[in-house]
Amino acid sequence: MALQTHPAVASMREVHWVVRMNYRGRTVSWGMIFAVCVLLGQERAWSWGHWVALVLQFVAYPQLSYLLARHSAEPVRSELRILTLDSFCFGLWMSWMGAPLWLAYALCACGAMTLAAFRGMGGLYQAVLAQASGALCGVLLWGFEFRPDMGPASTALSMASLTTYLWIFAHAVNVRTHRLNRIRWQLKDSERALQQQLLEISALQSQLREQANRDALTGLFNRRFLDATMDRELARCQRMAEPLSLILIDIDHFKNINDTFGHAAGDEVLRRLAFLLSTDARSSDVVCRHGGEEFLLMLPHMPLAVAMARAERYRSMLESSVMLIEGKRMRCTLSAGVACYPVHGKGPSELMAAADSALYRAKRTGRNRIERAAEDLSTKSVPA
Ligand SMILES: Nc1nc2c(ncn2[C@@H]2O[C@H](COP(=O)(O)OP(=O)(O)OP(=O)(O)O)[C@@H](O)[C@H]2O)c(=O)[nH]1
Repeated sequence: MALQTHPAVASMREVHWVVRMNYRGRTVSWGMIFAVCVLLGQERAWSWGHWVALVLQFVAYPQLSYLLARHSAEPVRSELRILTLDSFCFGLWMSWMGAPLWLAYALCACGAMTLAAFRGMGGLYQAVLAQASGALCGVLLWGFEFRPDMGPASTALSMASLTTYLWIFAHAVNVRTHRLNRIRWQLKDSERALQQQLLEISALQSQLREQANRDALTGLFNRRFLDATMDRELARCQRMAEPLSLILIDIDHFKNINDTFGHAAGDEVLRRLAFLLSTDARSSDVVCRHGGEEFLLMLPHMPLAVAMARAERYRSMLESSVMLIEGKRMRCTLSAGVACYPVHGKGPSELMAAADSALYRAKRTGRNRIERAAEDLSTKSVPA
């Protein structure tokens, strides 16, 4: 069964903790000081006017000040002002009673300590000043009187009320410290969780970036990545007066492979060729799946002759290898067109078109061949 909080306790919890703590301190320890004053009043035979003032100060005032602070727009500021007023009233009472030793000590200590706790040394000076002002007003109103003697019962009760007030204060500070520590640990835990999530997000982002540039079937770069890098690589080779070769590869009669062995077997052929093309690639080479059964290698700083030799190596390796896919032996061949900057064009589209027409020629002239692009006579600045 869930524990129900009493409405009075729940509404008290909504009050600012400074107001709540001082209310408790005032109600309990001021109640005890009230009892001390009653003893003292009996010892000193006070008039009824003094008894009324006593009830107003130590019974009514704590309740009124609590209501005032609680309903104020700025409860803490209002509470601190009330604390200053407390000290002033203590000064008045001390002056009027002739500063009975233990009672005066208890009042001064409580007033000064509370303000110092919230405002530091400034609060201490403020409390002392308020108490001195109260005492001075008392002297001006009723004249100077000094009667430090107190009976044993009122002395003991003064000590008890001071001790009780200190205990209430210490308890509130302790509860506060525990709560703050708990919040600090919760914040640390949240921060750790947040850091972890940020790490996961950045890992996911880089994974997404990588996936966006990769072909899902073969793991090679995709056309999107090639388009994004070709301009940059060509510009670099232009600056360095270096060649850049393109090898456009197409598997021969791939449709037959699909039709004979099935689409899954066709996929496996694409994966194996992708593996073959990337095994001896340099770090600067971009090996990509250009679409369907077409692959493109962009080879910066590679002259045409070397690119031709490399394409020929791939062709002969594929021709001579027998693939065992799903228990079936399979052979296939490739055709390729090779173009090179600057011999066959200056821009990406010219080079691509040159490689494509070379590939077309290789297909047309029997397949399982490597063809170099037709030379572009307008571009003859860097020898390939
Ligand atoms: N298994 C598989 N097949 C694909 C994929 N992408 C394209 N294809 C197939 O590749 C075949 C390409 O056929 P074509 O363009 O006629 O060319 P080809 O049969 O290789 O003939 P040539 O290129 O003229 O030698 C088509 O049947 C497509 O369905 C793929 O990701 N996986």
